[in-house]
Amino acid sequence: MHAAPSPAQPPAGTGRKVGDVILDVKNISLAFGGVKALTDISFDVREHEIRAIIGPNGAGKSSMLNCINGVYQPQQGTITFRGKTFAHMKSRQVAEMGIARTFQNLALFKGMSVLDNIMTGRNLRIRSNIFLQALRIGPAEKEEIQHREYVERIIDFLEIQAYRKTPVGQLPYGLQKRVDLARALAMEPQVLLLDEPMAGMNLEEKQDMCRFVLDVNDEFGTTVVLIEHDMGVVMDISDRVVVLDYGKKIGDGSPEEVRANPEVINAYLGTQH
Ligand SMILES: Nc1ncnc2c1ncn2[C@@H]1O[C@H](COP(=O)(O)OP(=O)(O)OP(=O)(O)O)[C@@H](O)[C@H]1O
Repeated sequence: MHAAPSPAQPPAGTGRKVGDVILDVKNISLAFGGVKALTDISFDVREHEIRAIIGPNGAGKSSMLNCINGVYQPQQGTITFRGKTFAHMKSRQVAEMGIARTFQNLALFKGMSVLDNIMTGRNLRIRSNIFLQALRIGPAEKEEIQHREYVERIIDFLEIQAYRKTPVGQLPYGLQKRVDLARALAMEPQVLLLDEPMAGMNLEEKQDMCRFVLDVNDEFGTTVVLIEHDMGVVMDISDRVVVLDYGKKIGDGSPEEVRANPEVINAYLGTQH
């Protein structure tokens, strides 16, 4: 039996200062049979930055996130996270190391309450014996209280207090996306991978989500890697942008640099975004 840990409190305003490279993607190639989803992709992510991955449909953006979080195993290349280099990352190992993920098509339990869905994000951090947990005695009780406190702070932070007990399936789509973000944040990640966090949202929901992503980055100091189709959003909130097209990297730089890149302009001409 392990002693109950003291979950860290969400930090109050770490301020925002981009640091050293935390995640380094080198020469990643991934193919599905004859389909080359990614060809020799390299880019890095610095601590505390907001890094966007953009590109037309089928460019390889989701495949890239799936390589980072261990869902896909690239045939070539390495990923270095906080100085440790991996050819193949396993999903659980990635999560334990501090990389959390939200999904394009939400991966929430629709019949469960908002609170319980967010608690599933704490599972990796629960240390006490499963029998003590079930009986809620001893260290397990103390630990559960601490985890619930952490989750409540995230609920306050993302302004979803009013829906704590509501089954997630009954919430509007924009709020479900916010719960998915809360579940990922409950893992206390150092890096948050967001797969189209604003997809399918109306303007107001997008503005809210932008504010929350910026606040998470600012207040928790979390590094953010996001795939996003809305160029306005990308240009507004990203520090740097990687551009993929047909599985190849065609641009990498500040929003202004990629916007002025002729290859990027060409890739987007005639496509709908
Ligand atoms: N599991 C898979 N099996 C076979 N092919 C796949 C698989 N996943 C992705 N692909 C292919 O890899 C390429 C890149 O797809 P990916 O979903 O990564 O692109 P994307 O940029 O995220 O696209 P979108 O913007 O439409 O989500 C596409 O040709 C896609 O059909």
